[in-house]
Amino acid sequence: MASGGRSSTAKSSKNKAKTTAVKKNTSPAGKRKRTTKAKQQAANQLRDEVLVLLSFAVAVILLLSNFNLAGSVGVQIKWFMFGLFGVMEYIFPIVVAASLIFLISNREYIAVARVKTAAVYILMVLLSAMALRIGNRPDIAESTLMEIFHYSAVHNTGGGFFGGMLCKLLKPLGMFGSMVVLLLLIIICLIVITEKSFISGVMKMQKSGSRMVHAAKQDYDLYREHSADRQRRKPDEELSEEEYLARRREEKLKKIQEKEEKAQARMNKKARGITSATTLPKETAVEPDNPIDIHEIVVDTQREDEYSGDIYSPVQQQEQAYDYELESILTEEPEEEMINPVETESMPDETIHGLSERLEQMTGQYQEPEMYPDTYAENGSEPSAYEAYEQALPEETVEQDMEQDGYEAENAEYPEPEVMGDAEETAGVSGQPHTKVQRYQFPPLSLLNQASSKQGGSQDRENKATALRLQQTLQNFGVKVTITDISCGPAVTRYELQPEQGVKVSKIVSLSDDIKLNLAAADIRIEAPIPGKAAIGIEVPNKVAGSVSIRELLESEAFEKSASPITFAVGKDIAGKTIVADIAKMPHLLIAGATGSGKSVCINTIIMSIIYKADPEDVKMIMIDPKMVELRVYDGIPHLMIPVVIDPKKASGALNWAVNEMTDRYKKFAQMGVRNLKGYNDEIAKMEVPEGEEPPQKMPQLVIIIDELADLMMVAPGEVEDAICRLAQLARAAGIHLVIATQRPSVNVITGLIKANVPSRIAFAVSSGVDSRTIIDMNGAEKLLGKGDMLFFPSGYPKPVRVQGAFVSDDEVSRVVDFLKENSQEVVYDEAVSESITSTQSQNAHNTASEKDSYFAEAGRFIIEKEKGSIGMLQRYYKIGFNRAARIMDQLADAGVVGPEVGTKPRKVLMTPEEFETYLKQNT
Ligand SMILES: Nc1ncnc2c1ncn2[C@@H]1O[C@H](COP(=O)(O)OP(=O)(O)OP(=O)(O)O)[C@@H](O)[C@H]1O
Repeated sequence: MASGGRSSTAKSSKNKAKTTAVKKNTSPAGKRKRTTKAKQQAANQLRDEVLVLLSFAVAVILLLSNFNLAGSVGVQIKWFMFGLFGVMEYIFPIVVAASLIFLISNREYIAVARVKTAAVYILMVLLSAMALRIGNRPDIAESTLMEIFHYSAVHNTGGGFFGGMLCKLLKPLGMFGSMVVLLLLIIICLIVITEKSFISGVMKMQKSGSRMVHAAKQDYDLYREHSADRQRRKPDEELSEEEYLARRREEKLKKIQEKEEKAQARMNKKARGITSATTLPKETAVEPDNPIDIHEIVVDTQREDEYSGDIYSPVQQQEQAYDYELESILTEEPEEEMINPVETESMPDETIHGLSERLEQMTGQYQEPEMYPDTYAENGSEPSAYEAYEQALPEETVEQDMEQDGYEAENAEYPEPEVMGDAEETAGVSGQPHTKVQRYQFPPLSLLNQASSKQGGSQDRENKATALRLQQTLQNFGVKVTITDISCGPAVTRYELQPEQGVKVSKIVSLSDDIKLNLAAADIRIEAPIPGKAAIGIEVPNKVAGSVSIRELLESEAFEKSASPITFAVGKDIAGKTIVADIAKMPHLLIAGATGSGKSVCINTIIMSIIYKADPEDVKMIMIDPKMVELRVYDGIPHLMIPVVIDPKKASGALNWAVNEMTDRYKKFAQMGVRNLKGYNDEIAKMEVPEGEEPPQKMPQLVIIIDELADLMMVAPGEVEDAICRLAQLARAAGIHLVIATQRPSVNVITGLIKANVPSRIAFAVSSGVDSRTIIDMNGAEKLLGKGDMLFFPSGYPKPVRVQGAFVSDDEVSRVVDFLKENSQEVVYDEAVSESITSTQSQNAHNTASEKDSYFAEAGRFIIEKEKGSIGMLQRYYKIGFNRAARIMDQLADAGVVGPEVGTKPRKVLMTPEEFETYLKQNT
């Protein structure tokens, strides 16, 4: 018993082990299914093999029986089968074997295969009926079915039992009627079997028939021609029939070859025998005595290279700048004096064209300075026009110009041309540094690092492998997609998928974690659908994250061609396309992201873009850097309006100054009757100034850059918010633009007001979807990779674009700043601006010290007049923030003007106007 018990326990434990093993193996439902499927497949294969062998055996026995080679059984089989099928029994064994093989090999489409097999058997019966109908033996009308069967079995002919049955059915239609019906049925069966249209077949036959007739006709024509020719030819020229045929064959072969060549050329998309240039230019024509002209190629500095203007060169830019200056000098000269008609005649066409365009500008309107980068981008006619000026100028001027020219030494300072007259003038525009007018020298691009080399073919291979894996992964989840495109960006690669009809986009989005797992990717971002495309984009980080150098962006055509002096080289998008943006159009930009995500680098790229694009006369910057370390390096560059502001308390002063400057500018616009900065500058340029009077200065565009808004908001939230909102709402037309960066995208830093007024955003990597929503009102930034990976969302874009921001190192910045400091005179900042900022600051300090707001007296009078101490009322009336209004109210309470807080109700007013006036007199 005991042993029995033990053995049963052992058994049960064994069973348990087995079950666990089985469980282990089959625990996932997918695995179990797969094993069952595999087993079933193996069984099916065996069954198929047996069936094939059996059908062959049957077919062979039937075949042997038909020829009396299968013994007495065979004789019986033959008798029976002929009785059933009549004359068609001869092919019946083959049909049996073939149909079985056909069914097995088309198992996946078994329904179709069955229909086709049935059609073959019906065809057999129809053919046997046809045979009976044609032979009519035994007579269909008079014989019974059994007699027909018997007759076919004995004589191995006729329609057999089935054929007889059909014929008997069709008997009422008579012989011809039955034949027609049988024929039609045979055709239908053939259509079902072959899946070929009968009508189109007939049409084709008709076509080929007509082609044959046509060919025969051609042959006949040729033959007639030939015989006529033969009659005309002399007897010795006459060809024998064989020779004639051989020649014909040759001709035909030639024709075929020609046809093939044509087809090949079409396939290779080559045009043959076409040339647009049919004449040789004179200078390149080969002289007969010197047929091969080989000579050394020498650099021709005089000749204008049609592409030379495409290359960005600061030197060239200087030339352009100088060209521009020259132009302004020339405007003083009458037009006729400038161009020597004889010389004009000898000029090439495009030079004249370029010149006439320039003249139009010179005489017509002032060429707007901010457009001149654009002008140098339109390089085609520029150099020629420059030459033309030189030719057109009086000789001394040209000589003088050549001396002054910056060609000789890149860094050579330009002596002030005498003709300018106002060389000693100082920039008197409000807020502009009092610097001596000196031509701005654009820093050369060689100060920046070269772009690192790109990955080659291995990246391509890797991308293709990832695309396949992606497709396979989605297929495993029942989502069939086609990969339509792969865009390889610097840090991320986007795979574009087109789902099959009926696949929901949300299903692919819900599989994002599975895709991440299968691709072993750090993070993926799904863009479903890609704006403007019928595809879904899956963005996968590259194995090796590449970076984008600022230099390659500044060298790019997009940057060069951009007309705005405040163009910002953003970076490269997912397809590697250069993205540049015009800050003027943004018109204010908010940059937010977690610490270390690349905000400061982005701000540096903005500053560098401006340095490389704009003359300080056209663009000024105010930099506010409460972090104290990021932007200080720029101190001393000529674009700065005031030294970099590092004191957060001073920052609100700077912002207030900007608000005042904006108001001032609007007043000036109103006086001049223009609507914006461009209109004002245009008017100034056109203005005729009486001699001795100073011409009004044009207004520069102003970019205010704040690196870390959170620090400012901590010190003076109300003032900063007020100033930012006022600037953001109105400053666009005044040419003042804000670039604000923050690493705390919380609602108390990026307040609703700021968000509503700053329409363009850049989101760098953030830690949560909530932060992403605070910045760009949608998720996505939490999936970014950091290090310059951004979602660029300027106003006007329907969706943010993923861009790899340009990288600029501290060394590069230092080199450029050093260059600017060396090549520009020491910048003396406008006292007025600094003073205004300091006074605001001291006023703030004073207010804090004496704890009295500047609105204290006014607010007191107002509240006494309204007999209601409400903070909201103060906010509304003085257009100030809540904090400031609350502070004023507290001060009024301290002074005894209003009573203490009573819940949410307004405070009680405790003073009369006279009492308040006395209080003010005593306390000031
Ligand atoms: N576009 C870029 N390409 C490559 N690397 C970058 C890029 N931008 C930033 N980085 C890398 O990320 C680091 C941090 O960048 P950055 O200092 O701009 O971050 P941040 O967001 O300003 O951080 P914090 O708010 O702490 O100052 C840089 O030192 C650099 O190595």
